[in-house]
Parts: sequence; C-alpha cells; structure tokens
Amino acid sequence: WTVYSAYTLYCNYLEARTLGVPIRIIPIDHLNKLWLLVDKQVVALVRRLPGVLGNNNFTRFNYRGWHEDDGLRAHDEMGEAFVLCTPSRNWLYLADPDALINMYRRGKDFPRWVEITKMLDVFGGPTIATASGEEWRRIRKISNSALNEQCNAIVWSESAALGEAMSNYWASQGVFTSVGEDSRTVTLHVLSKACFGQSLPFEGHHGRASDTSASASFRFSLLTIMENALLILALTPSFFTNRWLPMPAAWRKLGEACDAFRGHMRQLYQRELRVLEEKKLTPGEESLEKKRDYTLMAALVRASQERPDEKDEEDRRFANLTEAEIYGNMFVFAFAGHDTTAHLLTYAVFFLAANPTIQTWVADEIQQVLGTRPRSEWDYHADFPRLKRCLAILYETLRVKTPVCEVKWTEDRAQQLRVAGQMLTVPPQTLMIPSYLYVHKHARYWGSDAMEWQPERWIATRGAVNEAGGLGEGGLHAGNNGGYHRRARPHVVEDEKDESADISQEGEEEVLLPPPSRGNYLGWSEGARDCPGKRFSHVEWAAFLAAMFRDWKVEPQQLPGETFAESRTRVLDFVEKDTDYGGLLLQLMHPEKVPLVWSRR
Ligand code: HEM
Repeated sequence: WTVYSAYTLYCNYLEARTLGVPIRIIPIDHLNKLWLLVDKQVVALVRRLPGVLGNNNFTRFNYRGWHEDDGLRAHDEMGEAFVLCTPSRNWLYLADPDALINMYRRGKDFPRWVEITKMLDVFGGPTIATASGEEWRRIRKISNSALNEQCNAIVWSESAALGEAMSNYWASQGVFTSVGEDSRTVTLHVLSKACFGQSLPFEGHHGRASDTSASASFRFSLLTIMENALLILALTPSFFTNRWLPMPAAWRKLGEACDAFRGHMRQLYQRELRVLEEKKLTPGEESLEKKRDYTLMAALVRASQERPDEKDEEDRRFANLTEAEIYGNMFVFAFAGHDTTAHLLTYAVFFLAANPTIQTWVADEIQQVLGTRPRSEWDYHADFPRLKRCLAILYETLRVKTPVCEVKWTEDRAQQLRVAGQMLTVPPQTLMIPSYLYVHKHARYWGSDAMEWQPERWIATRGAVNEAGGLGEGGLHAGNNGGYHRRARPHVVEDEKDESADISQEGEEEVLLPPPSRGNYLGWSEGARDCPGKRFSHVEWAAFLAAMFRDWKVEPQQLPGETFAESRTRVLDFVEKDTDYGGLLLQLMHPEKVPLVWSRR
C-alpha cells in the first residue's frame, strides 16, 4: 500500500507541476475513510514533536478543516491558487472571486464531484444531489417547480409557530443550554411540514425523554435518522435493518427508524396517488387535493404521474420521477435543509447574545413590520419582504461561518481557467475547492472589519444607494465598510447591555446590499447547481427571527464578578474555538457549554 501510495503521489505531483502554481505535498488524502476517523488526533500528537518534525505540511494541511485554523495564511503566502498534492487526487484551492464565478457558471466543464454526495442515495435515487447531466436537469426542474411560493407560505407560518414555541420554552428555562439541539428540532419540524405535511409540535430538550416510546411515530423516525445521518450514510439503512447481524440496541433502533421512515413515505406516497386518482375520476369537484396542505412530497408525486403524451417534446424529457427517486429526493431535501439552517441559527443566537445593540437593531425592524400583531396575523406576502435586517443576520452569519464545503472537478477532460490573470490548464480528475474563508473574509473585499460579524454591512438606505450610483460592484455593496455606516455603527462598550440602536433614518426604505462581487459570496453556491432551497431558508430564517426577537432577548449568563464586556469576549472566543467540522458541516461542536439567558425585551 505504501509503495502504491508513493507511486500515485509521484504521478499526481508530476501532473500538479503542469499547473504552474505552488504545490504542497501531503501523504494522506483528506477523504481517506480510515484517516477521517483519526486525522485530528494523529496530527495533534505529531505536532508535539520538536522543530520541523512537529511543524510541517503534514501537520498544517493534512486534516479536514485545516483551512479554518490556517485562516487567510495559505493564500496570502501562495497566491490565489495552490495545489495540495495527495496520493489519491490533486486538490486545487482557488481564492480568485472572478475565477470562482467563472468555474460555477461553467457547470459542464466543472461539474459537482458527485462521488462525495453519492452516499445520500440511501433511501433511493438517483437524487437531485447525486445525479449528473441530463438526469440531474430532469430532477432539478421538478424540484425547482415544487419549491414554489405555496411551499414558502407554509414554511413561513410553520417556522413562526416553532420559533415562538422555542422562545417560550427557553423563557420557561430562563438559563438555557440547548440552543444547538433545539435549533435542530425546529428546522427538522419545518421540513417535516413542508416535505410531508406533518406538523410536529416543538419539544424542547427536557421534554424529549418521554418521546422514545412512540418508536413507530413519524417524528421519532425522522429525528432518529437525522441525528444519526452520518452513520446511515456510511453503513446504509440495510445494514441496520439486517436482523442477523449482532449490533447494539441503539443501532437496532436506528434500523427500526429507517423501516418506519420508509413505511411513512410509502403511506404518504399511496395517499397522494389516491388523491390524484380521485381528481381524475371527479374533475372539477371539490377534491381531496384542495382539502389538504401543499407538500413537496405531493408535488413530486404529481410530477411523477405526468403523462408524456400530455406534454410537448421539450417537457417530455423532464417528466416523471420513479417511486424510488421520490423517496431518495425527499430524504435529500430533509438532509440538505436541516443542519445547514440549524447550525447557522445556533451561531446567530451566540453572536446576538454577544451583540445586544444588533439585537435591538433587528428587534426595531421586526416591531416596525409586525407591530404587536399576534402570530396568527403575520402575513408571508406582506411581511416577509420587509424583514431585511433579519436576512442581513443570515447573510452575515453565513459569510463568517459557511457550513457547506463544495467540491467541483474537471472530470475526464483538462479545462482552461483564468486565475489572477494567469491561464491555467487544469488536468483531468483535479478537484476544485473554493476557498470560502478567503473570498468571504479578506479585508481587500470586505473592508477592515472583514473578520467581524457585522450584519449592518448588508443594509443601506435607498437614498444612500442612489447617492453611491446604485447597487453592486460599481456602487454600494456589502463590502463598503458597513451598509448602515451612514449612522454611527452600534458598538459595545464596557458594561453596556442594551444601547438603543439609533434608527436616525427611520421611515427611509432600507435595502439589502449585494456582496462586493458574486464570486465573493458562495454560501448557497452559484451557477445552475446552486442551492434550490435558498428562498426556503430565507423565509424560514426571517420567520424564526421575527418570532424569537420581537419580544425576547438573549444574553450570556455572566460568571460571578464578570462584566458584560468580559462575558461578551468569552462568548466570541468560545465561538471561534468551538467551531469545527462535525460530520460534514462547519458547526459549533458544544454549544451547550456556554449557558445563555432568555428573557423579555
Ligand atoms: C441556510 C441554509 C442553506 C445553505 C447555506 C445551503 C447551502 C447549499 C449549498 C452550498 C449547496 C451546494 C452543495 C454542493 O454543491 O455540494 C446546496 C445544495 C442543495 N441544497 Fe441547500 N442550503 C441551505 C438550505 C437548504 C434547504 C432549506 C433546502 C431544502 C428545502 C436545501 C436543499 C438543497 C438541495 C436539494 C441541494 C442540491 C442541489 C443540486 O445538486 O442541484 N438547502 N445547498
């Protein structure tokens, strides 16, 4: 194995040299399955060795998430492109926003490396996340039409209800430590409603123990599967449902959950078929279809029943999804939309706890838009578009803590790509890695406060935008050192807890600014294969924040003798130190370690 690895490493090195960019050699591929289990522990041990033995390319680059620790250093040292050469493949890291956007737009030349997402097909496939070429275009078209405004309206009301329930729960606790877990619960429940039409009541951390008896319930199966998604992806559901294999009780339960989840999907599928059948038999009548909520499942089943003869030539290619594809895609939607939003929400709660002035700033907007109206009177179409500061918080959190890392590649053909003025010929089979941290956080693009969490940078008044010559690269954008800079930026001073945000331009319409360039903001990806759930996540987020921060506020629980400024620094330090890749996404690993206080505003 060692000789073979040395040989392939040498071959990859020769190929990497043809690129003409700096190369760093590492002995083990980042995605080597065995290495994934022990990489950080081994690297931490080797780092203890003296001198160059403990400080070299291996200890710097050879573990997952190295770039979070390295920050801007690698590209500052090596320029906008460099290669990590491994025995398996060459990884080309790119930090030139123009090259990146060019790469995203040339989806055929630089497709997604689906080898890494293939494991998502555990409940059937191919799925939107794993298919390529014509097959992907067919599934994507159907998915895009399913993720429509009807779906978003449901997301809005369900998220608001769950955000309110979560706030009430935290208030009942006073001091709470369950923000990570509760955020995962609410995002999963929103997906449950939007995908399957199942409205699940919020249950906080302490209410969950009693839940386990209902092992066949939908909530149990969905929750168990999502909590153990990585195990399921690695070993597949059939491993856990195999009765002949000896395994721990918890794994057996996982098998039961997989079976129950499949059973629920089958039931829902059959129900949708019956609804469609009934509609055909009694067209025009008040059908079952009208009596129940829109769901993504129903939309996909409907698409699967489209008759090719009812469509024109162009659409015929796109029609129909098989039953297995529907199950697979439903799982992928639930998987892709769950932890992404949940981890960002957890980050945002911590950032807001450390920034009371921003809380007041966003609460002002929510109060202006929603007044004192009860939640039942909130209106998706009228209220959501006005919650721009809420979205600014999402944009900023996603800028500084980008959870999803994408991998594109050149497949079996060499491709030309201009990077920082130099035309590169990228060899076949090269993996292309966008350096999010660099394009999202470099002062060159985002100003001197690029490293700080400052949601106001995304907001400006309409007047300021007009004055600056419009929105975008030539005019005002989120990198102009703070969009809301036309008033004094809220800042925290020693022991200041709740400085009122000065909305001096109250009444003037605010706009959400674009990033400095499209290649400088890749949180939802770009090009044809960007995130189809982007609008879904916007709506969900705005409703959560509206329900959480109109009437409530969050603070760090202060330690004895600690000033507010000290507790703020402690929280922000914790956020940096506790950030890591747990499983596939960047997240706070132990949010329960820092207690927060939830109280009325
Ligand atoms: C703030 C929350 C979210 C973020 C940051 C996010 C980010 C992303 C990113 C970066 C990708 C591209 C991944 C890749 O190329 O490997 C992606 C793809 C995807 N996302 Fe999201 N996402 C979010 C929410 C959602 C939601 C709520 C849903 C579903 C309702 C969703 C469904 C999907 C799907 C199905 C794909 C695969 C698309 C394809 O391959 O054509 N996402 N997302």
